[in-house]
Amino acid sequence: MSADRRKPSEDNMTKNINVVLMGCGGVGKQLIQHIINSRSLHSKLGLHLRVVGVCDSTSFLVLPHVSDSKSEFNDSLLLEICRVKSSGLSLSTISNARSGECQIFTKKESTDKILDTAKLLGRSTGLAFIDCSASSETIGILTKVVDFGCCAVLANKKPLTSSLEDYEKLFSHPRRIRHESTVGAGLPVIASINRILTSGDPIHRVIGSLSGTLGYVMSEVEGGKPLSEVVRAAKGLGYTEPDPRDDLGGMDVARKALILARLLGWRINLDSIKVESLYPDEMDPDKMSVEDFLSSGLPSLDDDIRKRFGVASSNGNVLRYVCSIEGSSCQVGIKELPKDSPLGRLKGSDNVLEVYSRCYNELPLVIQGAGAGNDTTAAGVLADILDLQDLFP
Ligand SMILES: NC(=O)C1=CN([C@@H]2O[C@H](COP(=O)(O)OP(=O)(O)OC[C@H]3O[C@@H](n4cnc5c(N)ncnc54)[C@H](OP(=O)(O)O)[C@@H]3O)[C@@H](O)[C@H]2O)C=CC1
Ligand SMILES: N[C@@H](CC=O)C(=O)O
Repeated sequence: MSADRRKPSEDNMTKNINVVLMGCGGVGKQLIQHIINSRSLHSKLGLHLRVVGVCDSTSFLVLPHVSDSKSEFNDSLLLEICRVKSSGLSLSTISNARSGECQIFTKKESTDKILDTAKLLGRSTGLAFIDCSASSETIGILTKVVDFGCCAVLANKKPLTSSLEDYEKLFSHPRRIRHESTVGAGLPVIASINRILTSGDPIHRVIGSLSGTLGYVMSEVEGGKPLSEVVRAAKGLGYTEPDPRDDLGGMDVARKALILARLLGWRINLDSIKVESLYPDEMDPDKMSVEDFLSSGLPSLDDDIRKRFGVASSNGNVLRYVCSIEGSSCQVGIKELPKDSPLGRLKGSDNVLEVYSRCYNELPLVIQGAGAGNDTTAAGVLADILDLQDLFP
């Protein structure tokens, strides 16, 4: 039996869920690990996750014959992909050594090849596109592949927070799209809100702390550590966006707020959200590289932030970065809160969300737990993929 022939396909009772993984960084690599580690569990459930393609920012690696249901990226190739990406190399470095097992396409050729794959499998065997990139470039692909009958699972918030037109295209087949990890990482935020809404219980207020990075930063700075040191640690722990200014500038939380607001039926765009930034305009990405921001920009903010925390503490309070959606207002920013409030008690990268509706009126539904990190985020993505199983033949 050749290396790319797997035993489960010989069992007619096993259902294949075909996937193309877009983005193979912290979350994408962890997803691959989770897929491999869950093989025997999935097999007991009569399921097999069959990876047919993987892409990074420069290349698309795909099976030579995607329609041959007996071929797939076997676990040894998947582990090699993880090794190559952990070394900071492009996926293209894999193709020479394993040319029989996969074909490589450059960035220029990728989009056409991805769409060909989607057309080939979307309506026949089914295919799910898993967006673990942090890029806006995937929007064009995702809006097309859903029309070819494909499913989409997103950890990437950008496709859900661009224009309303793109949003509506993505949700033109709502059963085919899952995005639990876009808000609260692996926490069941989207599923819980959907359940409340579809039962006819209107939600009138959502408030919470939805950034693992800012939660971690706030509680560590509160403990006396400098902001610059804490942000570097958060990046090392896999909490931040590739550019931590997405977190510190509030845009990452604003995207989560927009995803929730749109879920509640608000037809708004990102520019309708009031956003407070923790860094000044002169440190914007178009004026400073990530490296310079981390090495010289951030340390210059240490004193101001420490003083701001000192003032809150002298009032017996703490600072938290809060997202609130209520009435006609959607905003994200720093709030001074009592130490002993649900948000004030939050520690580390935990997120908390309070949802107020008719049924959860005086006392909200509260969802709390780890809100960032590759492990929990990738676990949320994997659960979303399994949730699509009924859409596969
Ligand atoms: N980490 C966390 O706690 C959470 C993360 N998320 C989201 O998960 C996503 C991934 O985060 P993370 O893994 O940390 O990010 P990384 O920067 O580690 O990885 C991003 C990956 O996407 C690839 N990529 C970039 N552009 C494209 C493109 N156009 N097409 C396909 N792939 C592309 C990159 O390629 P290359 O390797 O070539 O650069 C890289 O492999 C983000 O959108 C983030 O917001 C969501 C919830 C929690
Ligand atoms: N950078 C984000 C990751 C999850 O969305 C965060 O810190 O919450």
